[in-house]
Amino acid sequence: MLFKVSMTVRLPHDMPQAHADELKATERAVAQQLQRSGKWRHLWRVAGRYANVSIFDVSGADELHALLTALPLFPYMDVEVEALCRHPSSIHDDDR
Ligand SMILES: O=C(O)CC1=CCC(=O)O1
Repeated sequence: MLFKVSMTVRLPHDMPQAHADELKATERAVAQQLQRSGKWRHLWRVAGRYANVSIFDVSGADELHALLTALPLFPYMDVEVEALCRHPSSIHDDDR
């Protein structure tokens, strides 16, 4: 199943820079591993915001929930999830 996930990161202003840097580095490693696995299909920065829009390809909502809640930045993110289904006009085979 495909899901569109919008994540907005809100790090506390008083978080020590070293801790923020460590969280971001770990987040990057986890995100890149999930992209290599094919589960995190797209990762786009929202221009001008500390936010991203992503497409996940997972077995269902339970797997997506497990992946998202395991992200190092999860405690500091607002997350919105939308389930996607095939558009009847799409010419692509890989969007289901
Ligand atoms: O910077 C972000 O949008 C948060 C994030 C998600 C995956 C990643 O590497 O950073």
